[in-house]
Amino acid sequence: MTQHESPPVTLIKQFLPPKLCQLLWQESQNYPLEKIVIQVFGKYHPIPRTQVWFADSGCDYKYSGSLIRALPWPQELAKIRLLLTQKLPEYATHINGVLVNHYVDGQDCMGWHSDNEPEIVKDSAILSLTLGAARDFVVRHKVTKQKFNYLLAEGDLLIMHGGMQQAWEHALPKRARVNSPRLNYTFRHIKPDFYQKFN
Ligand SMILES: O=C(O)CCC(=O)C(=O)O
Ligand SMILES: [Fe+2]
Repeated sequence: MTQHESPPVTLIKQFLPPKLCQLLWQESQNYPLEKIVIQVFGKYHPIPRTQVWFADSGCDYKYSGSLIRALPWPQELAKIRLLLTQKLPEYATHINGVLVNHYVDGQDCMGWHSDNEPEIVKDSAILSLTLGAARDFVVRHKVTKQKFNYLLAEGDLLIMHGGMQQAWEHALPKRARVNSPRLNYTFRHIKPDFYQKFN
């Protein structure tokens, strides 16, 4: 058991310049954000945040059992995707969808999970971009349970490298002192038409 293995992530502080953060934030005011209700052991739970999925056509996504159809990329967001492919071609060339999570304040959160849905291309990187309030992002090894904390602030880009989701989980814990909203974008490479085959 390796005790001192660190997670396969790269944090680029202030990757997105303030002007672009501002434009993207403005555009986000028009996102059709939804509070999805998930069913666990027969009980219904609204997720403690809202979200929306933008992607190329045919790139639908399944979240806790509900199929989420791809909405077209908004203009500013499409530019950010292009910027990612130019600055980080090794990781961003195949991005075809982005999950946006909106956390109203420190009471909104995301529990422990791995981004290991079957429609995600195996060993692809996931790029995570933050706007608004700074929040702790915690990564935990599945076996050793060792934890690592990353403070994600406005404009920061976190690269979760291929293979990370197999060995590690991550979460966005509640933070009582945070009283302003945060947006997080996880840019993903998913298999086109993955769900078309079943319906
Ligand atoms: O909000 C974050 O920083 C994490 C989001 C996340 O883990 C996800 O969308 O799968
Ligand atoms: Fe995640």
